[in-house]
Amino acid sequence: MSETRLSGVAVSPGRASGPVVRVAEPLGEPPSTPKPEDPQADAARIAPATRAVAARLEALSEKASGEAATILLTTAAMAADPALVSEAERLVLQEGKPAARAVCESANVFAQTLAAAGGYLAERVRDIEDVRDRVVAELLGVEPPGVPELTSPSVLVARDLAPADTAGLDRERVLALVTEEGGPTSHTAILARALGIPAVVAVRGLLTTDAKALLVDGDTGQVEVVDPDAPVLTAVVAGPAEWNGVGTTSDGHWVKVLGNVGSPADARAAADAGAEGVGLFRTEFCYLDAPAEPSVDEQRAAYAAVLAPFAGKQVIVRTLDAGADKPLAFLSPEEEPNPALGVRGLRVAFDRRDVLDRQLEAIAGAAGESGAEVSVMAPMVATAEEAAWFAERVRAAGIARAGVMIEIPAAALSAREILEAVDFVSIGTNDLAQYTFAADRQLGAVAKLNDPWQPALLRLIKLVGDAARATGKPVGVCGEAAADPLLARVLTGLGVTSLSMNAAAIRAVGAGLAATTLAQCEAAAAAALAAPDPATAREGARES
Ligand SMILES: C=C(OP(=O)(O)O)C(=O)O
Ligand SMILES: [Mg+2]
Repeated sequence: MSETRLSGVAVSPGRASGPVVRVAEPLGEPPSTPKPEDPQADAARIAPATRAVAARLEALSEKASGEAATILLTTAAMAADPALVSEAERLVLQEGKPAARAVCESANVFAQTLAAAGGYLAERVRDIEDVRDRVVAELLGVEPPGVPELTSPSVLVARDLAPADTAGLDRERVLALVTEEGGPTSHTAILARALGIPAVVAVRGLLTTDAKALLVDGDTGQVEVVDPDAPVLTAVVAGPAEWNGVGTTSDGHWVKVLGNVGSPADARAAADAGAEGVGLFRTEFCYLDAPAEPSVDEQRAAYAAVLAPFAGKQVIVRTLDAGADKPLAFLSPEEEPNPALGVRGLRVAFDRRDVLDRQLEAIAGAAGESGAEVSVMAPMVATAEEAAWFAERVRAAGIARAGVMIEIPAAALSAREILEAVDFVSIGTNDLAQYTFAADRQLGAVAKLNDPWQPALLRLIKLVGDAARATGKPVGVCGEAAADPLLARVLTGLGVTSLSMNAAAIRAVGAGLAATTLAQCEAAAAAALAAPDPATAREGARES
């Protein structure tokens, strides 16, 4: 360990420390050459490897409890499945494949059969893939990839995590999360915030350390090596700010303070924090792990469970934003060289209108069931023509209000025409920053460009605020920018009429608005717009 202090970008607040558990890198496909010199001996390694994996999973299940224990036991049984072993042995003996490759191919055939069976069986595909990776790792003598089963509270260290991995983290056992890659608006960061796990991303040099224990500060971005024998420190969440639950400046200018949600737990947390409604329901978060398209009834039930705490209140449901870092198995596009610039969000629906229509039917059903006042919006809209196409499909589904997200610079530049085609817009500052600065939101090396205080980003937001004023239609912000109380004032000054954020930020933003006047918000906006860089923009807004 060369450094005892590292720093990165703080993305989820709280300070915690404890022993490090590393998330191993993906293995990649084992090569099919060279042929084993002694196929009998190579084939004979397979059964013991599967037994070793099964035994380890069983041991873990004894330490776990409830659903986690059952899942581990089921996975252990899959690892020991004789059919998996005998097919892999056959591939070694008859086709001359190396053992690791043979196990990989044998498991893939099982996974395909399960996927084709659909329903409950298709949901086991992930488990087979997990078993495959564990047995392949055992044969190669390396750590299995992915988040290991944690038996005690730990600090997770990774290059990066997929959103599906982060969503599955056990908040009781993950003290903090630190990654070498990732940016402040990556979906991993967003999910860590929703789970209340302190997190720091873009920590250069993290993976080359050999620290046994780390202290992670999710407020400052500092990561420090500590004594492995020191007692574990569990994050202490700051006490909530005082806010009366009504989004308004001190002189009575209304700005709705709303929650960003992706699950029933998020929705309850947002409602408990006093959210006046939901400004962004990320429906794709319900299906990050789904092997097949959920039926209309399944979707209706899932959405109704999220809408339940908001009966009588405004909820904006976003249609599936699949693609880029949130691939959905049932909507995977062809391999793309630049997925963030590819068939993502609404673009998927142009080819799969049936999937969009089924989702809209489910949303309309869930709205009726829950009593929430539901609007629907589309992600990744580039032109007014696309916005009009979407609005027509929403209205055909019997949903009264249709909107779109402004997260592509072209859409911000066409805000006026887009607003004429829909009832409202919501600015996704995470993607708007990524596309304005040509800076991947998942990449640590360009994290600074994705700072929502960048004046160029604020200037684009102003265009949208001006268009909203001119057309008299609402404009929200539902990217992470809305969660910063000082930036919330700037956004209000730029003409934004609602702010939507993770539950933990709601009270502080509401309280911040209540402590300022609209004129002060406008002065803060003017100072930030005129600034040459993010630091000066912050400073200017603070002093206004
Ligand atoms: C809110 C946004 O959408 P997501 O983070 O889900 O891409 C955004 O891009 O700002
Ligand atoms: Mg987005």
